[in-house]
Amino acid sequence: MRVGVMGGSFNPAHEGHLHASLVALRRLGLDRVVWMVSPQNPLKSARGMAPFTDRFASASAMARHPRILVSDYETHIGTRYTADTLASLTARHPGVRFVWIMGGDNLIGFHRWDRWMRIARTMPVAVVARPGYLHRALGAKFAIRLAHARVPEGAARTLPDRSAPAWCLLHGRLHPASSTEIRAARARGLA
Ligand SMILES: Nc1ncnc2c1ncn2[C@@H]1O[C@H](COP(=O)(O)OP(=O)(O)OP(=O)(O)O)[C@@H](O)[C@H]1O
Ligand SMILES: O=C(O)c1ccc[n+]([C@@H]2O[C@H](COP(=O)([O-])O)[C@@H](O)[C@H]2O)c1
Repeated sequence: MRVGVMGGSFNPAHEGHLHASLVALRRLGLDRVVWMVSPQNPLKSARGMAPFTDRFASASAMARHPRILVSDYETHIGTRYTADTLASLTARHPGVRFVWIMGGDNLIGFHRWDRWMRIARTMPVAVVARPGYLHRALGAKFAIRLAHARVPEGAARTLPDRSAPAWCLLHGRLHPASSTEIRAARARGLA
Protein backbone atom coordinates (compact mmCIF):
# COMPACT_ATOMS: atom_id res chain seq x y z
CA MET A 1 0.00 0.00 0.00
CA ARG A 2 1.36 3.42 -1.05
CA VAL A 3 -0.12 6.30 0.91
CA GLY A 4 0.45 10.03 0.50
CA VAL A 5 -0.02 12.23 3.57
CA MET A 6 -0.85 15.87 2.94
CA GLY A 7 -0.97 17.92 6.12
CA GLY A 8 -2.75 21.23 5.98
CA SER A 9 -4.61 23.97 7.76
CA PHE A 10 -7.49 23.78 5.23
CA ASN A 11 -8.63 27.25 6.31
CA PRO A 12 -10.65 26.67 4.12
CA ALA A 13 -10.07 23.72 1.74
CA HIS A 14 -10.04 24.55 -1.98
CA GLU A 15 -9.49 23.14 -5.48
CA GLY A 16 -5.71 23.61 -5.13
CA HIS A 17 -5.65 20.92 -2.43
CA LEU A 18 -7.55 18.59 -4.72
CA HIS A 19 -5.20 19.43 -7.59
CA ALA A 20 -2.04 18.71 -5.53
CA SER A 21 -3.49 15.40 -4.35
CA LEU A 22 -4.53 14.28 -7.82
CA VAL A 23 -1.07 15.13 -9.17
CA ALA A 24 0.53 13.06 -6.39
CA LEU A 25 -1.91 10.16 -6.79
CA ARG A 26 -1.25 9.92 -10.51
CA ARG A 27 2.46 10.74 -10.72
CA LEU A 28 3.55 8.66 -7.70
CA GLY A 29 1.13 5.79 -8.31
CA LEU A 30 -0.41 6.11 -4.84
CA ASP A 31 -3.31 4.04 -3.54
CA ARG A 32 -4.55 6.77 -1.18
CA VAL A 33 -3.96 10.35 -0.13
CA VAL A 34 -4.81 11.33 3.43
CA TRP A 35 -5.58 14.97 4.20
CA MET A 36 -4.32 15.45 7.73
CA VAL A 37 -6.12 18.47 9.14
CA SER A 38 -3.70 20.29 11.45
CA PRO A 39 -4.98 21.30 14.91
CA GLN A 40 -2.81 24.45 14.51
CA ASN A 41 0.22 24.95 12.30
CA PRO A 42 3.00 25.80 14.83
CA LEU A 43 4.31 28.53 12.50
CA LYS A 44 0.98 30.21 11.74
CA SER A 45 -0.93 32.63 13.92
CA ALA A 46 -3.99 31.24 15.70
CA ARG A 47 -5.69 34.55 14.86
CA GLY A 48 -7.94 34.07 11.86
CA MET A 49 -7.61 30.28 12.10
CA ALA A 50 -11.14 28.84 11.91
CA PRO A 51 -12.07 26.19 14.52
CA PHE A 52 -10.78 22.70 13.78
CA THR A 53 -14.31 21.34 13.25
CA ASP A 54 -15.04 23.96 10.55
CA ARG A 55 -11.75 23.25 8.76
CA PHE A 56 -12.32 19.49 8.98
CA ALA A 57 -15.83 19.94 7.51
CA SER A 58 -14.43 22.12 4.73
CA ALA A 59 -11.81 19.47 3.87
CA SER A 60 -14.42 16.69 3.94
CA ALA A 61 -16.65 18.60 1.52
CA MET A 62 -13.75 19.26 -0.88
CA ALA A 63 -12.26 15.73 -0.78
CA ARG A 64 -14.70 14.38 -3.33
CA HIS A 65 -12.56 11.56 -4.63
CA PRO A 66 -12.70 7.87 -3.67
CA ARG A 67 -8.93 7.75 -2.95
CA ILE A 68 -8.76 10.89 -0.79
CA LEU A 69 -9.53 10.56 2.92
CA VAL A 70 -9.69 13.25 5.59
CA SER A 71 -8.15 12.55 8.98
CA ASP A 72 -8.03 14.07 12.47
CA TYR A 73 -5.00 11.93 13.39
CA GLU A 74 -2.99 14.79 14.91
CA THR A 75 -5.86 15.80 17.19
CA HIS A 76 -6.21 12.14 18.08
CA ILE A 77 -2.54 11.65 19.05
CA GLY A 78 -2.31 15.15 20.53
CA THR A 79 0.42 16.85 18.47
CA ARG A 80 0.84 19.82 16.11
CA TYR A 81 4.31 18.74 14.98
CA THR A 82 4.76 16.86 11.73
CA ALA A 83 7.85 15.07 13.10
CA ASP A 84 5.68 13.45 15.81
CA THR A 85 2.87 12.63 13.38
CA LEU A 86 5.10 10.91 10.84
CA ALA A 87 6.99 8.96 13.52
CA SER A 88 3.67 7.74 14.91
CA LEU A 89 2.28 6.82 11.49
CA THR A 90 5.33 4.84 10.40
CA ALA A 91 5.50 3.01 13.76
CA ARG A 92 1.83 2.04 13.59
CA HIS A 93 1.84 0.99 9.93
CA PRO A 94 5.18 -0.67 9.18
CA GLY A 95 3.87 -2.25 5.97
CA VAL A 96 2.76 1.02 4.36
CA ARG A 97 4.99 3.05 2.00
CA PHE A 98 4.26 6.64 3.08
CA VAL A 99 5.10 9.85 1.21
CA TRP A 100 4.75 13.37 2.67
CA ILE A 101 3.07 15.69 0.14
CA MET A 102 3.32 19.47 0.23
CA GLY A 103 3.15 22.47 -2.07
CA GLY A 104 6.24 24.33 -3.26
CA ASP A 105 5.52 27.21 -0.86
CA ASN A 106 6.16 24.93 2.11
CA LEU A 107 9.52 23.81 0.75
CA ILE A 108 10.80 27.39 1.15
CA GLY A 109 10.35 27.48 4.93
CA PHE A 110 10.71 23.77 5.62
CA HIS A 111 14.01 24.24 7.50
CA ARG A 112 12.08 26.19 10.16
CA TRP A 113 9.86 23.21 10.96
CA ASP A 114 10.54 21.41 14.20
CA ARG A 115 13.11 18.59 13.62
CA TRP A 116 12.95 19.13 9.85
CA MET A 117 15.86 16.86 9.01
CA ARG A 118 14.25 14.09 11.02
CA ILE A 119 11.08 14.53 8.96
CA ALA A 120 13.15 14.29 5.78
CA ARG A 121 14.70 11.07 7.08
CA THR A 122 11.34 9.54 8.02
CA MET A 123 9.67 9.31 4.62
CA PRO A 124 10.12 10.52 1.03
CA VAL A 125 8.74 13.96 0.23
CA ALA A 126 6.80 14.97 -2.89
CA VAL A 127 6.67 18.69 -3.62
CA VAL A 128 3.89 19.86 -5.94
CA ALA A 129 4.78 23.05 -7.81
CA ARG A 130 2.69 26.08 -6.95
CA PRO A 131 2.38 29.33 -8.93
CA GLY A 132 4.90 31.97 -7.85
CA TYR A 133 7.09 29.71 -5.72
CA LEU A 134 9.18 27.69 -8.15
CA HIS A 135 12.29 29.84 -8.14
CA ARG A 136 12.46 30.30 -4.38
CA ALA A 137 11.61 26.62 -3.78
CA LEU A 138 14.69 25.53 -5.74
CA GLY A 139 16.87 27.86 -3.63
CA ALA A 140 15.37 26.59 -0.35
CA LYS A 141 17.69 25.28 2.35
CA PHE A 142 15.92 21.91 2.08
CA ALA A 143 16.61 21.74 -1.68
CA ILE A 144 20.27 22.63 -1.19
CA ARG A 145 21.01 20.43 1.83
CA LEU A 146 19.22 17.47 0.25
CA ALA A 147 20.28 18.03 -3.36
CA HIS A 148 21.87 14.54 -3.36
CA ALA A 149 18.51 12.99 -2.42
CA ARG A 150 16.49 14.62 -5.22
CA VAL A 151 14.79 12.10 -7.48
CA PRO A 152 14.43 13.11 -11.14
CA GLU A 153 10.86 13.87 -12.05
CA GLY A 154 10.88 11.13 -14.67
CA ALA A 155 11.39 8.60 -11.85
CA ALA A 156 8.65 10.07 -9.61
CA ARG A 157 6.80 6.76 -9.56
CA THR A 158 9.72 5.15 -7.70
CA LEU A 159 9.58 7.74 -4.87
CA PRO A 160 7.32 5.75 -2.49
CA ASP A 161 9.67 2.74 -2.73
CA ARG A 162 12.80 4.72 -1.88
CA SER A 163 14.48 5.07 1.48
CA ALA A 164 14.36 8.54 3.00
CA PRO A 165 15.78 11.04 2.47
CA ALA A 166 14.39 11.21 -1.05
CA TRP A 167 12.32 13.96 -2.62
CA CYS A 168 10.88 14.93 -5.94
CA LEU A 169 9.55 18.16 -7.38
CA LEU A 170 6.45 17.63 -9.50
CA HIS A 171 5.91 20.27 -12.18
CA GLY A 172 3.09 20.34 -14.70
CA ARG A 173 -0.14 22.26 -14.66
CA LEU A 174 -0.21 24.72 -11.75
CA HIS A 175 -3.27 25.59 -9.71
CA PRO A 176 -3.64 29.16 -8.42
CA ALA A 177 -6.12 28.56 -5.56
CA SER A 178 -5.10 29.60 -2.04
CA SER A 179 -6.90 29.81 1.31
CA THR A 180 -5.48 33.30 1.90
CA GLU A 181 -7.17 34.58 -1.26
CA ILE A 182 -10.47 32.90 -0.37
CA ARG A 183 -10.40 34.47 3.12
CA ALA A 184 -9.59 37.86 1.59
CA ALA A 185 -12.42 37.53 -0.95
CA ARG A 186 -14.82 36.57 1.84
CA ALA A 187 -13.72 39.57 3.88
CA ARG A 188 -14.53 41.77 0.87
CA GLY A 189 -17.91 40.05 0.62
CA LEU A 190 -17.07 38.42 -2.73
CA ALA A 191 -17.29 34.75 -1.77
N1 LIG B 1 -2.76 25.53 -5.31
C1 LIG B 1 -1.93 24.69 -4.73
N2 LIG B 1 -1.01 24.00 -5.44
C2 LIG B 1 -0.14 23.13 -4.83
N3 LIG B 1 -0.14 22.86 -3.50
C3 LIG B 1 -1.04 23.51 -2.73
C4 LIG B 1 -1.98 24.44 -3.31
N4 LIG B 1 -2.75 24.92 -2.30
C5 LIG B 1 -2.32 24.36 -1.17
N5 LIG B 1 -1.29 23.50 -1.41
C6 LIG B 1 -0.54 22.73 -0.42
O1 LIG B 1 -1.46 22.04 0.40
C7 LIG B 1 -0.99 21.98 1.74
C8 LIG B 1 -2.01 22.59 2.68
O2 LIG B 1 -2.15 23.95 2.33
P1 LIG B 1 -2.98 25.00 3.19
O3 LIG B 1 -4.16 24.31 3.80
O4 LIG B 1 -2.10 25.78 4.05
O5 LIG B 1 -3.56 25.95 2.03
P2 LIG B 1 -2.99 27.34 1.57
O6 LIG B 1 -3.81 27.75 0.39
O7 LIG B 1 -1.52 27.28 1.39
O8 LIG B 1 -3.35 28.23 2.85
P3 LIG B 1 -2.89 29.70 3.27
O9 LIG B 1 -3.05 30.58 2.07
O10 LIG B 1 -3.82 30.04 4.40
O11 LIG B 1 -1.45 29.59 3.73
C9 LIG B 1 0.33 22.76 1.77
O12 LIG B 1 1.41 21.84 1.64
C10 LIG B 1 0.23 23.63 0.53
O13 LIG B 1 1.51 23.94 0.00
O1 LIG C 1 6.01 20.53 12.55
C1 LIG C 1 6.21 21.72 12.28
O2 LIG C 1 7.05 22.41 12.88
C2 LIG C 1 5.39 22.34 11.17
C3 LIG C 1 5.60 23.65 10.79
C4 LIG C 1 4.85 24.19 9.74
C5 LIG C 1 3.90 23.40 9.10
N1 LIG C 1 3.74 22.12 9.52
C6 LIG C 1 2.72 21.27 8.86
O3 LIG C 1 2.71 21.49 7.48
C7 LIG C 1 1.43 21.19 6.96
C8 LIG C 1 1.03 22.30 6.03
O4 LIG C 1 0.69 23.43 6.80
P1 LIG C 1 -0.16 24.61 6.17
O5 LIG C 1 -0.60 25.48 7.31
O6 LIG C 1 0.75 25.29 5.20
O7 LIG C 1 -1.32 23.98 5.51
C9 LIG C 1 0.52 21.00 8.18
O8 LIG C 1 0.36 19.62 8.39
C10 LIG C 1 1.32 21.61 9.30
O9 LIG C 1 1.07 21.04 10.56
C11 LIG C 1 4.45 21.59 10.51
